Amino acid sequence: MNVTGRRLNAGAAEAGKALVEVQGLRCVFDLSKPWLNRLIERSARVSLTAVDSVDLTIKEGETYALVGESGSGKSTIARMAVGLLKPSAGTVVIDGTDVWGKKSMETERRMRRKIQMIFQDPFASLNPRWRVGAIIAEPISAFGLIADAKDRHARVGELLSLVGLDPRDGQKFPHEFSGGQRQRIAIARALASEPKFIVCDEPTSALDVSVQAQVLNLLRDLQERLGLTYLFISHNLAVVRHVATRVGVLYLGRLVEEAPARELFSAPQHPYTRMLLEAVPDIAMEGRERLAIAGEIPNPVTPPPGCHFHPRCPARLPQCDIDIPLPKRVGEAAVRCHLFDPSQ
Ligand SMILES: Nc1ncnc2c1ncn2[C@@H]1O[C@H](COP(=O)(O)OP(=O)(O)OP(=O)(O)O)[C@@H](O)[C@H]1O
Repeated sequence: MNVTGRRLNAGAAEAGKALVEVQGLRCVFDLSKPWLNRLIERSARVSLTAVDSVDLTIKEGETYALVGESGSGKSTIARMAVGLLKPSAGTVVIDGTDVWGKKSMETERRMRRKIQMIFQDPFASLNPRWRVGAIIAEPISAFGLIADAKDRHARVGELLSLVGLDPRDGQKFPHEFSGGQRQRIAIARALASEPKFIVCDEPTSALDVSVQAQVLNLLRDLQERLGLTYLFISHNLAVVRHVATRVGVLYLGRLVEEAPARELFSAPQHPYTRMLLEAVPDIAMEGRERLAIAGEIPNPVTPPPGCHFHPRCPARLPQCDIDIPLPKRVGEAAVRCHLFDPSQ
């Protein structure tokens, strides 16, 4: 992303109203065996808290990136945000509509139209037996956007051009395209319902490095042209630095730090954020001591008490293994760490 584009984006985000409001979001998976087995084996119920009390707000025109190691809860939040997975607690409100609240069929349909998702593996998400034109036309018909077949065909051609493909590509099947082109088709299909909010779940991680930048640039251009808002999920911080206006860092289901992207990359506050940045060779750590943090991510079924990160944190305080840190806010940033002093 060029610097000018990024500034425009950030400006739009500052001016924009909140489009997505997530409050107290929680997801607990029940991993227990069936009750009869539990009775015979005298075993207890087992649960896994994949997402724990997550609050976040995404403004119109913003790209909010969720980062964290594998298993931190990124995809689970995305699935709850788009209505694919019911939260155990909490709310997701998108453009004024509660995603999981009771609503009329018409409100539900209008809401679904506004929310789309792009997945990591474009091949798996495209029906191999359908021509590309039919794949892209499907949401247009499903949402009753264009009734006339000729006009729908023209719109499919328009969408293919918008993502940098030839309008005649609609005649082909997904296997006739490269990975990057297939991701463009998936993007065209996502755009077909004229959404406002798109969740991009690792949209470039299955692609060659040379193609990744092209797809990221396409997403950015589409955002500027169509005023889209993105929730961008990635474990790749170099990619996140390229696209995000705001970043949330997840550790074992909890949001441990949240800040405007430039702030987070230039002055990370949480020891876990610093550890993640250290792992990216091209992110400079000038003026900051590199923390030597070792250890594996703990078993999410039995997470450490207090701050989940404390067993891996070299600077931990006595209270870190007892008290759950609450978010401390400074300006547009929030940090959940006992070590963090907002007055400094
Ligand atoms: N359907 C499920 N049933 C039980 N546990 C699940 C289920 N889906 C996810 N989990 C668990 O929830 C936790 C969070 O998973 P999630 O896929 O959201 O993490 P992630 O940060 O997206 O990881 P990755 O980067 O590997 O995709 C993990 O411990 C995972 O094993």
